[in-house]
Order: sequence, then structure tokens, then C-alpha cells
Amino acid sequence: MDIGAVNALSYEDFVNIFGNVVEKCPIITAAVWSRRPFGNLNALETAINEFIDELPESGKEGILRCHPDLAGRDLQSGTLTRESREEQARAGMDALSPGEAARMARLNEEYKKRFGFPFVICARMSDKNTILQQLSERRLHELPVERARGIEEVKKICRVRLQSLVLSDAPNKL
Ligand SMILES: NC(=O)N[C@H]1NC(=O)NC1=O
Repeated sequence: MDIGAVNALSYEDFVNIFGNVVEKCPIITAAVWSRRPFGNLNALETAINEFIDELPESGKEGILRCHPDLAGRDLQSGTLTRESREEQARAGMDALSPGEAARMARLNEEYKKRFGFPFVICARMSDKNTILQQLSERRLHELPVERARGIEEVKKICRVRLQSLVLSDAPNKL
């Protein structure tokens, strides 16, 4: 899909296609539609990032809360979004040993209890050992540091999702 095609989309189609680039937050996609025309894919990504940056801290925490746990209940019950399922599978979250799964569950719970939102990391840029290590380290941070860190990871996930949507059909790359 080239950028001209993206800019020509109705808001309904735009939200249908790009609505989950930030997990379960189609309101962000719906909001940035009014920033068209985008010069290129980076401009669309920048519009999304700016929208996120302008939110109050409670809004940023809300975005984090829309993310499923890694190797959590949604993965076990098959209720992850398609994007999240693929990302978690690539990082080996569906193939943890019983010991790793128990450690992940314990650390995820500890993290959520401390911060009031789930641990978020761009699984496509990571693997299970790094994820476990990062979870173990980041759970000790202070809230403002960790909220900002989680949002950085949301932006990385968004970039990867945008790229796979727009660059996947080769002839008209952005
Ligand atoms: N909790 C969390 O990090 N979830 C995710 N990370 C990612 O890359 N996809 C997700 O759903």
C-alpha cells in the first residue's frame, strides 16, 4: 500500500486497517486520521507518537493497561489479538518450560501490583531470556521511570505493526 492509498482511505477503512497498531486503542488511530495527508509512513508514526505524548499520565497508563500479559491468561485461552499472538509466539512465549512459565507469572503479578499496569516490552525485538531478565530488572524501577519505559515499548510495537501492515505488499512500498 503506498502513502497515497493510505491518505485516500475513509476513516472507517483507516481504523479497520490500522486500528490495532497500538494494542486495543483504536481511538488513537481514529484521532490521527484527521492529520492526513501523511508525507510517508514515518509521518503517520510521528502523528501517533505525538498523540500519545500529549496524553496525561493517566492516559498513558490506560494505554499500558490495554496490553495483555506476556504468556498470560489471554495466551492460554486463545483470546489474544492476532498481532499480539504472533508477537508472543515469535518470542517463544507459547513454549515456556513449566519453570519459566511460573517465574513469568510470578514476576508479572509482582510488576502489576507495584505499578497498576502490566509489563510491556516489544516482543518482536526480544526473546524469552531477555524478556524475563527485563521484567526482573524493570519491576524495581520507580513508577514515572517505568511508565515512560512502557510507553517507549508501546511505540516500538506500533512501529513494527505499521511496517508489517504497509510494507508487506511489496510493489508500492512507502
Ligand atoms: N505485555 C506486552 O508486552 N505485550 C505485548 N508485547 C508485544 O510485543 N505484543 C504484546 O502484546
